[in-house]
Amino acid sequence: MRTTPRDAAPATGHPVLRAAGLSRVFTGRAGEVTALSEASLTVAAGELVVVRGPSGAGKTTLLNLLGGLDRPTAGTVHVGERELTALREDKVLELRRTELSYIFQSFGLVPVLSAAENVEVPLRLLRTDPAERERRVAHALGLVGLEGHARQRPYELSGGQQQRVGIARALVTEPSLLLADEPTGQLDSATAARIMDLLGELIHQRGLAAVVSTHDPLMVARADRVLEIHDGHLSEPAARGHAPDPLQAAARPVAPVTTEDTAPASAPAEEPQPEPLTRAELRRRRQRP
Ligand SMILES: Nc1ncnc2c1ncn2[C@@H]1O[C@H](COP(=O)(O)OP(=O)(O)OP(=O)(O)O)[C@@H](O)[C@H]1O
Repeated sequence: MRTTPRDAAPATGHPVLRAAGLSRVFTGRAGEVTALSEASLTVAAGELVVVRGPSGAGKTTLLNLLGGLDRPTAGTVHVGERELTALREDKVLELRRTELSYIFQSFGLVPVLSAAENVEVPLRLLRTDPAERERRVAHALGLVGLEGHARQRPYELSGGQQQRVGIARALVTEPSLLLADEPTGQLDSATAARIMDLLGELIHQRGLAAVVSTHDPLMVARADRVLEIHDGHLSEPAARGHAPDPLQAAARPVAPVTTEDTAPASAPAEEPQPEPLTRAELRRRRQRP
């Protein structure tokens, strides 16, 4: 029997996303499919939560519910103080435009629009005035290193550059919550690593609450918290007996412990114990050739 998923308290920041008892049952020709079963999670400002699990486990279903793209069969989602699951469709749309952004595996760019025009779309929907739009689009393209590519169409950009446009578009409205469904799923591993570094850095720098689904162990290493999903059941890997990921463990604040607790019996007592790495140091180390 599975235990009820633990809703771990976020390490820092105020809660931006709160989901409680989320379930989604689809009814199709083959009968009922429980895609998600009583999932609960809280994500704080500045916290990157990764959800990993095999194909068909329920990752997209969960993200769609958190982002208001689908309605749960049971349970609630709060974004800030507002209960997303209690809002009318037009209010959900308004919340999606202002408070939360989505990054898609397939980039989701409009092929006939330039990079800048793609990034501008959410601002047009918000009726932001043209001068402000121009300023914010330029800033967002700068954040992802695409200043020189503003006029290019998606087909003139590499996969990694297209996903950078997707990230710029997601950030241009300055949301508090970012949801990304396998954002590196269509990229080669080197490009995926660069995109994950960029995404992780921007999420932390800008204090966003983020939920990212992925199969990719490198994205997992950049997470503040990892949740696993299997057959629609969301849980914390630690409760399932997984060994901690060393990079991930190093990236998190570590409670002070005595040398006696940690030093192997054979280690000389005076041997210096390594300091826990800060995120900035981790980034620097990863960037070294
Ligand atoms: N609209 C739908 N109608 C019926 N069943 C659905 C529907 N959407 C999803 N499912 C089922 O719900 C389960 C979870 O699907 P979901 O797409 O959330 O998985 P996933 O973890 O995102 O998979 P992948 O990694 O392959 O994208 C699967 O069994 C899927 O077949």
